Amino acid sequence: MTRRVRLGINVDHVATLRQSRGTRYPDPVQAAMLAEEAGADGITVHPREDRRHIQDRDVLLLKDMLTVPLNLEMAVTEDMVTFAERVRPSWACFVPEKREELTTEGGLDVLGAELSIAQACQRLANVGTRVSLFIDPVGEQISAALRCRAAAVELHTGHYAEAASHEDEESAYERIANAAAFAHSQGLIVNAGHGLHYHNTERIAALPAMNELNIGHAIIARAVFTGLRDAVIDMRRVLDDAVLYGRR
Ligand SMILES: CC(=O)[C@@H](O)[C@H](O)COP(=O)(O)O
Ligand SMILES: NCC(=O)COP(=O)(O)O
Repeated sequence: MTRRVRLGINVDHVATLRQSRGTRYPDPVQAAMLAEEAGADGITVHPREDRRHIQDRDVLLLKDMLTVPLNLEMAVTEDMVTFAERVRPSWACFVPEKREELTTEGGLDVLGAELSIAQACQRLANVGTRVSLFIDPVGEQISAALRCRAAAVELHTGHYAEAASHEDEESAYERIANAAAFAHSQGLIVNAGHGLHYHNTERIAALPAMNELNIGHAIIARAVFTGLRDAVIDMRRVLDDAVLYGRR
């Protein structure tokens, strides 16, 4: 049977448009339903501390309505851990968060906060939520994720996606490929995401260890022109072709 790389769709960017005018539309929950219908394997949302896009109401509705897993990206703060304990999503992905950043800039420093991250992983395990850690593709962070008993890591592809030169892109890619192989060899589920689009995803999806890619901005941006259904189907095709014919 052909390997299938799961496609998680991040709908934060629909909420960003809604919040820019304080309207009730466009609704990220409606977008998630449409994405699910078009073949999404999961839905990702990141309610930030400043609630600049996804609202608590969105998360609660998604938890109720989705039939695919909900992946709740969250800062490791008491407020967010308590909220996640209440929501009980299928997955929580711990991410670093800075109020002033435009979007997530780097991976979580698991090594530097091992005890609190391990405790948060345990609290969510107690309510049946599996935890993934959004980290840079670095061996020491993967080993720390293992010690925290995380079920998965999500490798940060932002530096690969934003590389300023071909050489930088190649070395960022090599780091992701090596980290994916190492994490997989240690028994971790390997996901990746951030900044992936229709022209840089193939090589990441082709990595043998890859379980799931979480992609948002590029799909929602494409949907402006094609509609969300076709945008999801087009990305699904990129992932399937990568597994069949993909160049690494
Ligand atoms: C953790 C990650 O890579 C993204 O999901 C990102 O955090 C999304 O947040 P924004 O939508 O605020 O950029
Ligand atoms: N964790 C990455 C994610 O959810 C989507 O990131 P992006 O595609 O919106 O950059």
